[in-house]
Order: sequence, then structure tokens, then C-alpha cells
Amino acid sequence: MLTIPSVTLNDGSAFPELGFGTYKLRDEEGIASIVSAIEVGYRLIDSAVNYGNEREVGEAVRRAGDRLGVDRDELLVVSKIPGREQGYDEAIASTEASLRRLGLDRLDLHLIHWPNPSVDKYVDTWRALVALRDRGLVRSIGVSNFTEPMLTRIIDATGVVPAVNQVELHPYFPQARLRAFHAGLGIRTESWSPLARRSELLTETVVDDLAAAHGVSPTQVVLRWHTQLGSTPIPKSSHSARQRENADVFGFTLTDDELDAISALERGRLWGGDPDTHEEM
Ligand SMILES: NC(=O)C1=CN([C@@H]2O[C@H](COP(=O)(O)OP(=O)(O)OC[C@H]3O[C@@H](n4cnc5c(N)ncnc54)[C@H](OP(=O)(O)O)[C@@H]3O)[C@@H](O)[C@H]2O)C=CC1
Ligand SMILES: O=C(O)C(=O)[C@@H](O)[C@H](O)C(=O)CO
Repeated sequence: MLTIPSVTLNDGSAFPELGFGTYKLRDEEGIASIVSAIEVGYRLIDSAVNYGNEREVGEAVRRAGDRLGVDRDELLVVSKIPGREQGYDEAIASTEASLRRLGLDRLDLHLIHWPNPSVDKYVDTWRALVALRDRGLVRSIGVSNFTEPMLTRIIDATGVVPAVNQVELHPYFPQARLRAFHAGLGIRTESWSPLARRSELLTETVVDDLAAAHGVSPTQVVLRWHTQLGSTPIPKSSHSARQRENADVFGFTLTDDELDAISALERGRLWGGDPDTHEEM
């Protein structure tokens, strides 16, 4: 079993430097993939109400305990409040429903999935997350797809700095400015779609040349780039061998020049999900 190192969040909790994405993993096959990831060594499991797989994640956690001896407390289960369940009371009810579907008594990290600025309920939703943390239903609280002004607004309104902001981040969209802003506030960056959903990223010459130079795979080069930038990538794979490949990235180091060469692939967001305009209910 691989050991994935951890960092400490601004609330004192340990947080893995690399986690497992579960978007599209559903049903019995999805449960098997999540159990396999836990067997490989992943401890951070990223879910969301909108993935429709909280039941599967909860079942995988129980099976990992029964079959692999991995205690629930070794795992960090993450979910996200969808746009349609934003608002103070709605977010409390949403979180209680997530816990029921998961069959767990605590989320380790809970995020506001998208800010949905036209609805303008994310400040009240953030207040609800603070209350849920105080009640012990959620250990760490954070956001996803938040911009600098949105982060500033919730911090000014509540005095509570998110532990994590999970955002689109990959070599085509390195988010240097947002990462620097996070670092100044002690917010951990998490990278969604860290492999740019596979795409042509893995056949870029710079990525392939660095893979050959370090004796690793193109995927490992990209995921090591994330961890060395100080962001936690959450690659998704349904295949055990790929899950292992993706997690096994802590045995080599890219130089600063190599990191810069990968970041030079920048071209912008790949799917048009601009948090200032994107509405995801
Ligand atoms: N907060 C947010 O708004 C968002 C959050 N997310 C989260 O981020 C996670 C990861 O992002 P996701 O969009 O899934 O994309 P990823 O960048 O993780 O790419 C996943 C794709 O890459 C393939 N893949 C994975 N590993 C390898 C490998 N070693 N070699 C070749 N192909 C590989 C997978 O195929 P296969 O399964 O067949 O191996 C899948 O098609 C999501 O699952 C979700 O948890 C994603 C989008 C938005
Ligand atoms: O996967 C997620 O968390 C999302 O927010 C997705 O809906 C993502 O934005 C997407 O796949 C849109 O096509």
C-alpha cells in the first residue's frame, strides 16, 4: 500500500497531498473502484451531492473497514453543497441529508460546490458551514470555484478563512495568481480535473520528455507538478493500475525550470466554467 504524505490545514487538520476524484463513479462498479483506490493508499475521497454517489462512497468506506482493515478515521470524506441547496437553513438540511446518504456521522471536509453569484446565497451558506463545523458534523470547511473577491467577501463577513478552495487547475490553467492569494491566507489549493480529463495534455512534448528524463509516466509528471506547486490534485480513475500510477508520485522531484516548462502550457480554462458566470444548481 502506498503512503501519501499530508500537510496541515489552517484549522490544524491533516490533509493528504493527493486525493481521489469520484465524479462519474456510481453503482457497484463505482464502489469497487473507490475500495480499490483505498487499497492502493488513497485516503482523501472527493464526492458531491451532484455526483449522485454519496451512498457509494459511504459503502466503500464501510467495505474498506471490513475487508482491508482501513479504519474510517484514516479516511477523509469530502462532499459539496449544490447550488440549489444554498442558503443557511437549506445548507444545514443539505449536509444532514448528505450524512444520511453516506451513512456517516461526520464529513471530513465540506465545500460550497459553486458560488452561483447570480443567486447570491454563498455568504449565508458559508455561515451554515461554520455552524456545522461548530456542531461537529463537519471537521473542515471550504469552498470550490471561488475567486479572490468571493473569498474576501466570506472572510470579511464571518472572520472564518476557508481551509480549502478546490478549483480547476492543470498545466493548461495553472492559476498562479489565485494560488499566491491562497498562500497568503493559508488556504490549501485543491486541483480538480488535474489531468485536464486526460485530453491531449498527456501527449504534450514537454510532459513526455520530462517523463522520459525521470523514468516515470506523463501522468506522474503532471501530478508531481501539482504537488510541488503546493496543490492537492484529486485524479479520478476507475482502474486500479492507473490509481496506483497516479498516487505513486513522491519518489522523484521536478526542478524549478521543469515546473516552469510545464506551467508554460497555460492556455486558460478548458470547459468555460468561469465562477463569475457559471451557474451549477
Ligand atoms: N469542484 C468542482 O467543480 C469539480 C470537481 N471535480 C473533481 O475532480 C475529480 C477529478 O477530475 P476529473 O474531471 O474526473 O478529471 P481528471 O483530470 O482526474 O481525469 C480523469 C480522466 O483521466 C483518465 N485517467 C486517469 N488516470 C489516468 C492514467 N494514469 N492514464 C490515462 N488516463 C487516466 C480517467 O479514465 P479512467 O477512469 O478510465 O482511468 C478519466 O477519463 C473529479 O472526479 C471530481 O471529484 C471535477 C470537476 C469539477
Ligand atoms: O464535477 C464537478 O464537480 C462539476 O462541477 C462538474 O459538473 C463539472 O463542472 C462538469 O463536469 C461540467 O461539465
